[in-house]
Amino acid sequence: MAEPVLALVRLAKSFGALKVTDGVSLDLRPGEVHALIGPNGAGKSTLIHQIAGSIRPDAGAIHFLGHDVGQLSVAKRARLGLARSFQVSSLLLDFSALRNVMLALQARQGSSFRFWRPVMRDKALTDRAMAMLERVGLAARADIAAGALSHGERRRLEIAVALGLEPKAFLLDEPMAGMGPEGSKELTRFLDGLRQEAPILLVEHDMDAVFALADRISVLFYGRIIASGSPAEIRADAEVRKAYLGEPQ
Ligand SMILES: Nc1ncnc2c1ncn2[C@@H]1O[C@H](COP(=O)(O)OP(=O)(O)OP(=O)(O)O)[C@@H](O)[C@H]1O
Repeated sequence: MAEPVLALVRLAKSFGALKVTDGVSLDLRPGEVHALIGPNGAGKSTLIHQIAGSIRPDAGAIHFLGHDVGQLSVAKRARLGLARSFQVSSLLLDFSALRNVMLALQARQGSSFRFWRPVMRDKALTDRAMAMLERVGLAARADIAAGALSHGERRRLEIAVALGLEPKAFLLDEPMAGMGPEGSKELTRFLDGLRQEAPILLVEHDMDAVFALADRISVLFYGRIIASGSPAEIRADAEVRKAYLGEPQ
């Protein structure tokens, strides 16, 4: 089996007396969508924050592409290719879709950027940014302000921005939130293709999307993984049905 891209090892985090992450171990393998589901307050977002680096775990390890990233800043993890997405606020809503992607690329190029030949520089940057918009199906919307895009288009623009970091893994926290049924279906199709760019750790409440996309599902309940397996295994798991899917036994 291929080496995991991302691996959590016995991660633990408490807020006061509340154990929000209680010895969580899970991994993400190349090419897969691994969904993390669980009822409200189970600790899914807190886990994503720990992987991205915005919350420090109390114990345990986070391995990403062979690095122990547990002590690294959010920015350093992002530079290694850990792309957290769907913080819509990270888009500049007054700027065009194209400009948003160009700014992200520019930020990544940082000081290695050459200031001479500005026209060439802009052309190269524009071409790369357009290529990313094409990859997410937004090339025709390049000149539209991010704030004027539909919900689903904005999510795809977020992905285009993330592609500028040449991600090696995506952390997607509730991408379907606020979408109507049609938008969810369209985004599901899009995410299905996105796994070819990099594997996806998907936190999502929309079970249609989860069962359509996931190769594996892990179920978090009061900070603990109570089950992990294929969609069919999770559907058939008695503990999961009782604890989470709300079905009486
Ligand atoms: N900074 C914090 N300080 C104290 N308690 C917190 C903090 N952040 C989260 N919690 C608590 O930790 C628990 C897990 O929250 P978390 O947001 O990770 O759950 P979740 O599974 O993502 O929920 P949802 O599905 O509703 O988004 C909740 O009881 C929440 O109230």
